Amino acid sequence: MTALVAATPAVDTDAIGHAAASCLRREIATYPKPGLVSPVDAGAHDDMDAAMMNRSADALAPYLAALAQAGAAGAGMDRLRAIGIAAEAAMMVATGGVNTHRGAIFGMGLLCAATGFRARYGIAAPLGTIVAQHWGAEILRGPVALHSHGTTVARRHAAGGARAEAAAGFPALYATALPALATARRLRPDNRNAQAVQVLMALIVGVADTNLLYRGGPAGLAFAQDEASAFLATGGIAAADWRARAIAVHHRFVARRLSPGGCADLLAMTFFVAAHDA
Ligand SMILES: CC(C)(COP(=O)(O)OP(=O)(O)OC[C@H]1O[C@@H](n2cnc3c(N)ncnc32)[C@H](O[C@H]2O[C@H](COP(=O)(O)OP(=O)(O)OP(=O)(O)O)[C@@H](O)[C@H]2O)[C@@H]1O)[C@@H](O)C(=O)NCCC(=O)NCCS
Ligand SMILES: Nc1ncnc2[nH]cnc12
Repeated sequence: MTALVAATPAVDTDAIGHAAASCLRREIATYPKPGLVSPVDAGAHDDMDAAMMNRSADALAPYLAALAQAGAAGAGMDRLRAIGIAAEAAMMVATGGVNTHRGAIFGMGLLCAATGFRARYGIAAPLGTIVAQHWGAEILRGPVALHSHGTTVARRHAAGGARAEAAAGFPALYATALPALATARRLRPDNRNAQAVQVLMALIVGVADTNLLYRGGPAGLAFAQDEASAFLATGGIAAADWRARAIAVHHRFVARRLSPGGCADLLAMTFFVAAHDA
């Protein structure tokens, strides 16, 4: 038994938490992002800005590390949920009561737990597969908030939201975002900001973001998806004027108060998975 434990690789869970928080910061720094908060402006939001979001990301690093630690200890969903709820409370303290990263705590938190689990048990599987196989059933069986925006939208529009995405092993990351990142890296190898914009547009096309549905209903979601689709169909970041066109899309989202917060979370998770699944 002693020999078994000694042979187990130590997992640097602080490094995992730090890397995940850096991915959140990198998402915040990306510009232009349709309707979303960036260092340039607050997009379609009147209660948050980039400084607040960065404070939130920094406050989450120790909780993301704790989730990696729990994953390395083989914890079940109840333990992960307790840490996630403590992380939500820390976010609220850091932001003065604004929901900046609830979806990211959930999705990135599960990816951190899977990273800890994979390192500890030496499993060669993508992080999304580990989340689905290890916690997927419990995620779907778990408690559902009675009055969250997500619950309201799920009732009205049959959208699965963050839970369904995680339980299925993050198809938005593996089938949409990572292929888009590979294309973007070919198109603009020296411009990581442009690559992120291309990935975000692909996510908006492919994801039923409950934030878009909550604020804009099915028409708002369709508008957002048409705009992102048109951006990609007319060259995406390969076009010489891609930045001006992405800024125009951003302003049209702001005019309609639309903000794809779920896709922003998934963009940060794309950075994390691209670095850790390689
Ligand atoms: C499981 C929960 C996360 C449940 O939350 P909820 O019932 O609210 O469910 P969803 O709507 O499905 O998702 C919550 C957030 O997830 C992001 N999201 C949206 N769509 C998707 C999607 N298709 N796939 C993945 N992720 C998605 C999104 O988060 C981002 O937006 C939030 C900010 O939006 P904002 O526009 O400001 O909206 P509000 O402040 O709400 O209101 P207004 O401003 O419009 O007035 C921000 O959080 C971003 O991150 C969705 O909002 C969960 O709450 C839960 O169970 N928590 C417990 C912890 C836990 O279990 N953790 C597990 C271990 S880590
Ligand atoms: N940059 C951003 N703006 C608004 N909501 C978000 N949720 C996650 N990242 C976000």
